[in-house]
Parts: sequence; C-alpha cells; structure tokens
Amino acid sequence: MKVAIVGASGGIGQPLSLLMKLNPLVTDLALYDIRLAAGVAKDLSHISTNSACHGYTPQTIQEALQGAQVVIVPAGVPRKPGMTRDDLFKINAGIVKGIVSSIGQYAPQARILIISNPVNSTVPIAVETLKSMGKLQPGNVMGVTTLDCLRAETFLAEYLHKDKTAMSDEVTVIGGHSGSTIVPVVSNKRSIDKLGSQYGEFVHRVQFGGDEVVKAKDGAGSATLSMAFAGYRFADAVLRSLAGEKVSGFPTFVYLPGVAGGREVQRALGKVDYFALPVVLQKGTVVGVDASILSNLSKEEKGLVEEAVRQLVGNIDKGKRFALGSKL
Ligand SMILES: NC(=O)C1=CN([C@@H]2O[C@H](COP(=O)(O)OP(=O)(O)OC[C@H]3O[C@@H](n4cnc5c(N)ncnc54)[C@H](O)[C@@H]3O)[C@@H](O)[C@H]2O)C=CC1
Ligand SMILES: O=C([O-])CC(=O)C(=O)O
Repeated sequence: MKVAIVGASGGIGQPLSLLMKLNPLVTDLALYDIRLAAGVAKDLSHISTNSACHGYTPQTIQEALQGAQVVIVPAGVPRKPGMTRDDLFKINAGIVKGIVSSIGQYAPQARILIISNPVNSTVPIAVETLKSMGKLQPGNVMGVTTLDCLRAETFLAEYLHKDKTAMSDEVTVIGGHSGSTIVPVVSNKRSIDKLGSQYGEFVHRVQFGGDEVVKAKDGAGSATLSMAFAGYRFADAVLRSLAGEKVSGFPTFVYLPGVAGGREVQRALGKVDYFALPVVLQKGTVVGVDASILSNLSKEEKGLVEEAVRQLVGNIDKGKRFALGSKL
C-alpha cells in the first residue's frame, strides 16, 4: 500500500516516517515536505525493509499523492510555552486547507489522517474543503487523537500500578483534542473509586499532557516522539483495515453526519457535528461510531462531556468559517 506523509521532515514527520518504513503493509512510502524531504527519504531508503521510499517537493506534490491509499498530515507549526493549540490556527488553518485541496485533487480516495493542530478546527477545515470540491467521503477524514489515549493508558496504569502495555481496554479518550475537550473514559467505573482524590489529577494530566511536554521542551516545540508512535498506532489500524482485517475501537475525531450512528450521537450531545469516539473501520474508512460509550459514562464523565461539547462548538465553527470564507 502507498502511504504519503505530508510534513515528513518535521519533528513528528521524521520518526513517523521511520516507523512507517518498518511497517510490512507499506510498499511505497512517499515523503512530502516543503523542505528536506529528499534527504529524509534517502536516509530511510537505506533501511532493509521492502518498501520503496521517495522524497517530494512542492513541485512534485502530484506524484507524492497520486495513488496513496493513506495520507498522514503532520504539517504545520507546533506550540511554544504560553500558547494554546488555538493560537496555531492562524498559520496552520491555511496550511491544512492547501494540503487537503491537493489531496482532493490528486488522491481523492485517500484516507486522510490529520495530526496538524488545532485538530478540533483543522478536521472541519479538511471536511469543508473536500465538500466544496465535491470530493468528500466523510469516513475518510480522521483527526488523530491517539496521543490522548496513550497518555490516558500510561497515567492510569501509573496511578493503579498496572501494566502500561495492557491498558487499551481499561481507558479510552473521546471528545476533542485540546484541554477540556479531551475526555478520558475509564471502562471499569470502580477504577474511578480506586483513584479517589487522584481522579481529578488523572483527568487533568490527560487533558493537559501536551502542555507538560511543551513546558519541558522549553521553546523547542511540542510532543513529537510520542506523537509519532501515536500516529503510527492509528495509521497501522487503518492499514490493517485496508488489508481486510476487522478493526474497531480506535477513537478518532470524525464528522458525525457522515458515519453510521453519528446522527444519534449528535442528538445525544446536541450542537456538535464532530466528536472523537471509538470507530468501526472498513477498508480503512470509518463506517460507524460506537455510541454505546456515551450511555455508560459515570457522573463525572458526563460532566466532562458537557464541558467538552461547550468548547468544541466554537472550535468547530471557527474551522468551518475559515474553510467556507464568507459563505457561512
Ligand atoms: N494531533 C496531535 O495529537 C498532535 C499534533 N501535533 C501538531 O502536529 C504539527 C506538527 O508538529 P511538529 O512535527 O512538532 O512540527 P515541526 O515544525 O517540527 O514540523 C512540521 C513540518 O511541517 C512542514 N510544513 C509546513 N508547511 C507545510 C506545507 N504546506 N506542506 C508540507 N509540509 C509543511 C515543515 O516544513 C516541517 O517540516 C503541529 O501543528 C503540532 O501542533 C503535535 C503533537 C500532537
Ligand atoms: O500540545 C501540543 O501542542 C501538541 C499536542 O497536540 C499534544 O501533545 O497533545
């Protein structure tokens, strides 16, 4: 399968490209960036896995994207201390719109995995951009929220002294990808009781885990290595689904009206037409969302969802307005 990475030379792009070079489902790895992609691709091409690996420039973007089944987008600027993800909108909104227009033009069938922040707005930008081109397949546009899941798994395991590698059934994350739009959902509600007074701390760490990294990097950017792993985990799920495997349970930020169960979720949540939920993938496309998670929330989790919805409305609207210009 051909995978294209757009923003491949960046802090996330390089380790993500390395991981994809190691994935046996990938036969052709196309690395695109406005700088350095030829060098990154040449470097990776010496690794003795069977995939071909080539670098592309803005002059050859058509070649980079054509035939790609999956396009992963970690392009754009990262945060510095004191910034919110929304502060990135000014620069990244235009970058994402431009990239998605090219994907709509050259790889309209591709599954598009958006990493660029602010995800709560860049995914609506991607959807509206494709819609206006007449190229939207809603289940093909996925906002990558997997890093929130990794953090929830890691932190919950630390609090409960459990095996970090066996936590994906214990906790997941729904909502959006910034601050209080991030809602960790613990499967066994007794774990919440076990956390006791540490529950609030756990939720805060998941919601603001990105800030921990931004602060520790002290001006040199945000999470890159953990994000590369997160992007890899989600992209691998999409690839396995494309290869015919039954894949479900991975949360991603999706356009609800375009997928089965989405309208019910909209009715339950009110106001929002995008939300991250565990999804069912078929041939790498989101065909449905698992709404059952919303009917099994604790009282605390319900409160977190309500707050997430309140914040998401503005983030989503901002993305739509940008994509549609004066049309909205
Ligand atoms: N979804 C998530 O969970 C996460 C998202 N992010 C976001 O990912 C994005 C990238 O982060 P980093 O890799 O740390 O940044 P970076 O600055 O290290 O890399 C970004 C890359 O994008 C490239 N780029 C810029 N404009 C482009 C365009 N029009 N076409 C192609 N490539 C372009 C740059 O040349 C650079 O190589 C940021 O917006 C960041 O906030 C970061 C961590 C987690
Ligand atoms: O915090 C940031 O800006 C990067 C990000 O999205 C994350 O680490 O979750």
